[in-house]
Amino acid sequence: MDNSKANQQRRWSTPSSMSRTLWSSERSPSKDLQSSDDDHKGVNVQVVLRCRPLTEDEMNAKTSIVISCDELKQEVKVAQSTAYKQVDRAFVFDKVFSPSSQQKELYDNVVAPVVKEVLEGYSWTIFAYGQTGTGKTYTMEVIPRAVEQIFDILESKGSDYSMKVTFLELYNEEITDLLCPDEGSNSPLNDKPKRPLTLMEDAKGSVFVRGLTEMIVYSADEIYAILDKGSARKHTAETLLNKQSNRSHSIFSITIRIKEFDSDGSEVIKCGRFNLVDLAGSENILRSGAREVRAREAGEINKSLLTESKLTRLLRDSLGGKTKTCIIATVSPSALSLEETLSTLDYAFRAKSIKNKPEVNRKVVRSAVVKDLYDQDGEDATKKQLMELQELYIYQQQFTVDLKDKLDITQRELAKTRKSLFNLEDQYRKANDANKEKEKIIFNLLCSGSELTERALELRSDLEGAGSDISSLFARIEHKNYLEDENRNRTKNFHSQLAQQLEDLNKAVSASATDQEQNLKVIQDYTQSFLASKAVAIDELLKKIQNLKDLYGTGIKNLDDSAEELYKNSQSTLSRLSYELSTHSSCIIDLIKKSSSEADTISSDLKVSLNNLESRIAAFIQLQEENHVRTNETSNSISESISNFFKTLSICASKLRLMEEDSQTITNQKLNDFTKKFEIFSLDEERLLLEKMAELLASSNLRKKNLIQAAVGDILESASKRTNNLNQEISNIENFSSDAKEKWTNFIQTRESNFVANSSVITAGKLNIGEGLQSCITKSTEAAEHWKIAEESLLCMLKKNVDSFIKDGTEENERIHDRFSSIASSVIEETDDATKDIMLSVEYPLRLDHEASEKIEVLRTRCVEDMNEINSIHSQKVVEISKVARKSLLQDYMSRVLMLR
Ligand SMILES: Nc1ncnc2c1ncn2[C@@H]1O[C@H](COP(=O)(O)OP(=O)(O)OP(=O)(O)O)[C@@H](O)[C@H]1O
Repeated sequence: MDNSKANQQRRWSTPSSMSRTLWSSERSPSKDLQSSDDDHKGVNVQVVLRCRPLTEDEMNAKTSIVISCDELKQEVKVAQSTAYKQVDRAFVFDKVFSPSSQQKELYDNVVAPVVKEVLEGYSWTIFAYGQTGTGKTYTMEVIPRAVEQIFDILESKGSDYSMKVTFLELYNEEITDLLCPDEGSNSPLNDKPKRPLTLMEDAKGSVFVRGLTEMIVYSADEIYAILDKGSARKHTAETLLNKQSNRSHSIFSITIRIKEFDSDGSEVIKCGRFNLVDLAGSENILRSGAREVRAREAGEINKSLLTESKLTRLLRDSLGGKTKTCIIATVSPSALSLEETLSTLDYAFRAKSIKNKPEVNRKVVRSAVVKDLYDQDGEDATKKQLMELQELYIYQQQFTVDLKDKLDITQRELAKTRKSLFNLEDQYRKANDANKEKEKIIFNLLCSGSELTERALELRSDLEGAGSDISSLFARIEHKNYLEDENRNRTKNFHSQLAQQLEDLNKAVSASATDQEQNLKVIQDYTQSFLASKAVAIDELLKKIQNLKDLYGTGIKNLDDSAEELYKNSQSTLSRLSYELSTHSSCIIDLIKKSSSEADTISSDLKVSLNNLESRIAAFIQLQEENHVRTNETSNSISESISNFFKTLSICASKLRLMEEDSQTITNQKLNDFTKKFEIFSLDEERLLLEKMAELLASSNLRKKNLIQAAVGDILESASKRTNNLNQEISNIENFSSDAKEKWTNFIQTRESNFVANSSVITAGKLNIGEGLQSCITKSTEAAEHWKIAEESLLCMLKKNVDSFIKDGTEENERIHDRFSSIASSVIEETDDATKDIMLSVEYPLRLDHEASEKIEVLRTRCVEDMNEINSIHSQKVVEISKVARKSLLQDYMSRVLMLR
């Protein structure tokens, strides 16, 4: 496959022929159809099962394999045995492809035969069915090979053909033309598909997609480009199982019209169709309601395969219609997908029983009836126009139905709107009523207000009437009092005098009181404000002092606490430290003691081991010497044997040489004898034979002689060569023997000298080791003594250091503590002094205030007393004046009574 094909990584995979003509007008006229017996009886849908290998994820999840494929028996077995589930089922299909199967196998066994039949005029649909991620797309990726094969066959036959393709998508029950041209664009393929298309049925019940774009294509590359672009326009969405998964179905159709000539010269037009259906994952189909896939009756399967109504209608011709169908069911071998796998297998197994009645779309065009394809095309065009009109009519009908639907919806919505309007009006009415109620209440309130006003007015007029009554009463009283006016006038003066006096007195008293009061008030105000501000200031001052005191107290307390804590800490640290030091020093002492005893032990051990070692070395040297002597003896005996061997060898070689010389002499002798005998024999023969044959015999004899001489020469030559070689070998052996002998003698001499040298070295080494051991022992004894001295001095020093450290630490700590304490106490003292000063400075104004208050109080008391005195004088005077007045009035009254009498 070339690159362009290899790059067909798309999901369009499931091909399906969808052109309008497929579903309606492209049926071959029955009279021209040629169909086999099988076709009449119906052929079953071919069902192929493909099991993919485990994916990386499944392998990582260590999932178990529950599917086994037997390609020979065409059988798939599902087996699982767990605590919860026991599954053991087998399914037989038309073909089974195991996980190891290759794309080529699938293509050769399944797709290639389909392509051939398509080119014979059959309609074929291939679709892959299976759960998401089971390999539908992967399997359908063999389709580009099919496209290539179609073109290859057509080109190789030199066929006269035309080809067109359609590509649609079904998503959420909406059909979209994936090849529709964009408005305003010349290119049929662009980024945005047109509005959804309608699925329609013609008068014969054939289904077609109205207005689906048919594109004429001339090469495989064009088809790949269309597939690529169409695929790019499809809806894709993620699913939980596979992010690349596609929930839409798509149908790609290739229609091939081939013109051929029959044997009788008539033209035949074959029209094959190849529909590639790319279904969404079966779980999506199930989700959309396809549980019916598990329909009980096989006959129902074609109806219930894919309950999405439009998909069912689109595939009607492929599932029980005139199109041959191959379903490739794809499954995963993993136990994780067991349920879906069983569902797919069940469906696929049942789908086997669906029967199609395929028809070959092969039209025989007799030359008498129609001369050429163009005439046919013309007829087709008329038919097409008629169909278009029919379609238009149907479209109008559909449109009307759609409009009716819309109208219904609109009416329903209108009714809803009316209802809500009615509700709104109701609410409005209620709100109005409530408002009116409120208005009524307000009106009532207003009414009662005006009533109240009226009542008030009435009362007022009543009061006014009462006032006039009172005035008239006053007039009468005035009239009655008229007589007394005179007396009154007389007393009036007296009264006025008295009043004047009283008034003066009052004025004087009130002036004095006012003054007093004013003074008092001023003093009081001043005092109060002074006291208040003083109190505030004092309060503030006290607060500040308190704060200061608190602050100082807290600070000092903190300081004290810190000092205490520090002291405690340092004390505890010091005690811990001294404890640790004493522990450490005792540990160290123990350690040193231990080490010292260990060193002693080691040194004594060392001494013992050195002694042992010495004795062992001596034994070893003894053994070595013995071995050496033994080896020497053995070597001597070996060398003797070897020299004997070489001597024997040399004797043998000389014997061999003698033998060889003897043999050569004998051979030469024998050969000479033989030559002589033969010559004598030949001469005798020659003589014996007739002279007639003399020449012939002479030449023959000569030839024989020559031959024999040559043979003898050869034998002699080879014998001498062999002898030379043998001599050479013998001399080699002799050389080698003498060489070896020499080397061996050298070796023996070297070894002996080495042995002597080694023995002296060993003896010297032994002496050295002995000395070394002795010095070692001496040194270790010295070291032990040194160690003891060092240990004692170290311990002494350590103890001294620790003691002085502890002493220093304790003194330092106490010093710090004393310093802290003295600082803290001085701070406390200073703070107390400062507080006392502040308190004194506060108390002084307080005392002053207190004194001032006391004085003010005295003043106030005095004022009050003055006031009381003035008041009593005033009252006294009033009483006196009253007495005088009463007395004069009495006198006056008496005099008037007397006068009246
Ligand atoms: N027969 C196979 N041999 C090797 N790998 C395979 C086979 N079948 C499928 N795969 C791999 O398994 C993965 C899923 O396959 P694929 O995308 O074709 O599944 P799918 O059924 O088309 O999924 P979806 O419905 O979600 O599109 C891919 O990585 C594919 O390469």
